[in-house]
Amino acid sequence: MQFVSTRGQAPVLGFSDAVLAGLASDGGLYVPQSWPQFSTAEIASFAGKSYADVAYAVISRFVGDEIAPAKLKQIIDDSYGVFRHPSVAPLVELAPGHFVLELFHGPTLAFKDVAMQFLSRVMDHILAERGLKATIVGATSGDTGSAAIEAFRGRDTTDIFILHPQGRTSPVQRLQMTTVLDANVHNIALDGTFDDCQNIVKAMFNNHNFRDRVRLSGVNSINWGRIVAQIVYYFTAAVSLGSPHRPVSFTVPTGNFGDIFAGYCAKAMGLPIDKLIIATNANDILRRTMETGRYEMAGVAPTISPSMDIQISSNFERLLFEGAGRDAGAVVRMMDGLKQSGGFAVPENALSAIRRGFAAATTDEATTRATIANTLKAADYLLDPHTAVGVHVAQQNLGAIPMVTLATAHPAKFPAAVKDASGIDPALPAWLADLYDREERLSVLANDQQAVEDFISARTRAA
Ligand SMILES: Cc1ncc(COP(=O)(O)O)c(C=O)c1O
Ligand SMILES: N[C@@H](CCOP(=O)(O)O)C(=O)O
Repeated sequence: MQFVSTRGQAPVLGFSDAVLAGLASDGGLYVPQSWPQFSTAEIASFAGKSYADVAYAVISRFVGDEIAPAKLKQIIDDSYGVFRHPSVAPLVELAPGHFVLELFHGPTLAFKDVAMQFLSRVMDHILAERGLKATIVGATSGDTGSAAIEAFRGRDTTDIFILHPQGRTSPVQRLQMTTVLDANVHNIALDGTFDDCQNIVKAMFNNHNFRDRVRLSGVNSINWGRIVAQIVYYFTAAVSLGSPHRPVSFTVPTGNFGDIFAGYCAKAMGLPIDKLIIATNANDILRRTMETGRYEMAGVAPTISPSMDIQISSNFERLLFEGAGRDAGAVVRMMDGLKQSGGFAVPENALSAIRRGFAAATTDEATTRATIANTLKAADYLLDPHTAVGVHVAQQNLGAIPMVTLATAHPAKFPAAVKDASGIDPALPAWLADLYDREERLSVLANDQQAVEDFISARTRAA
């Protein structure tokens, strides 16, 4: 399997090189050259299989022969062996025909663990085989960072540098990152927003001198290695609800568009997904784009679902590439518009393709709180604020086809917002019970690419 850049100017790479590259050298994102297909019989055969076995079936299609089957199987088994639920990603029925897919049974209580546990092991394997070390960077609004730090801590092949927006994560999210004291872990609290963190990460990738010198690699969902692992749970969820013999719809609380793009990939591979619904908080750039056909930046508003406080939704570029018939030139023009004037018009062919496959709606803050309270009352189920954004949107779209809302985080990651909405103070699980008492380590840096590059250069072992 080969991977091409959405901007058309970067080398075509195999799986291992695409994973190590993170962002393509032309600033684009890697996508598979073509979508592997599953037949109806193959999808039906997933019924009753373990999560790890379905993960192997899906992921191996993208890896090809680059990793020996037994090794890949071991990486996948080890990745999902750390999850606290035997199903890894169980479904819970909230109301007739409406399910939540619990993706928070990993070590840091958010869906990011599902991909990050795999990505850290696969990168470690590729680097060890090549006798290399890499510098891992990531931007986080809270969850990617904690999952990445947990997955990469103590690894000999990598040093990891995570940028978070100072004061804009929940305290639990911050502590999950800053209390990890392994020598290869470096937390940077940036004086800015998540978008500022993400812009610096992308700018470092586009500084080829620096990128090559420190052997830069990324853990955000710009890395194809993240998306590939997130495709799996669309298959396991849909199959347990009767696919491929009946379609299923998904509502996804969305920020950087990685999670819902994985749903698009599952559909492109043959899974009968009816609707993919984008659920946004007040930072509703994606819903506005769907309505108006213009992607237009506005300021970032802090919300009680802070992990989705995002304006530059990186993976939307992958969808634009697909929607525009894989016209890399059109993607370059759109991204130039974004850089130069903070917005662009989505070409008509891309817009109608996107509107055919996706719907979008926004949940405001008061409704998010009300959804947490009402779901507790009606279903005796405590939602985190991100999942609540999704559940409300899903409730407006229920019908004959089963609806799955992705439950992207555990309520205990956002205790203040959850208590305010429900009166319940969700307890952290035993392994995090002393989180507030642990020692913290972080460095506060200005919103300045040079300052971040200097900080990394002085500490990485990969240079
Ligand atoms: C808890 C939670 N829900 C939803 C999202 C949005 O996911 P994505 O960025 O893949 O759209 C994030 C962050 O990305 C998150 O941390
Ligand atoms: N919500 C995310 C933002 C980064 O998203 P990613 O999926 O691209 O890593 C976070 O929690 O950091």
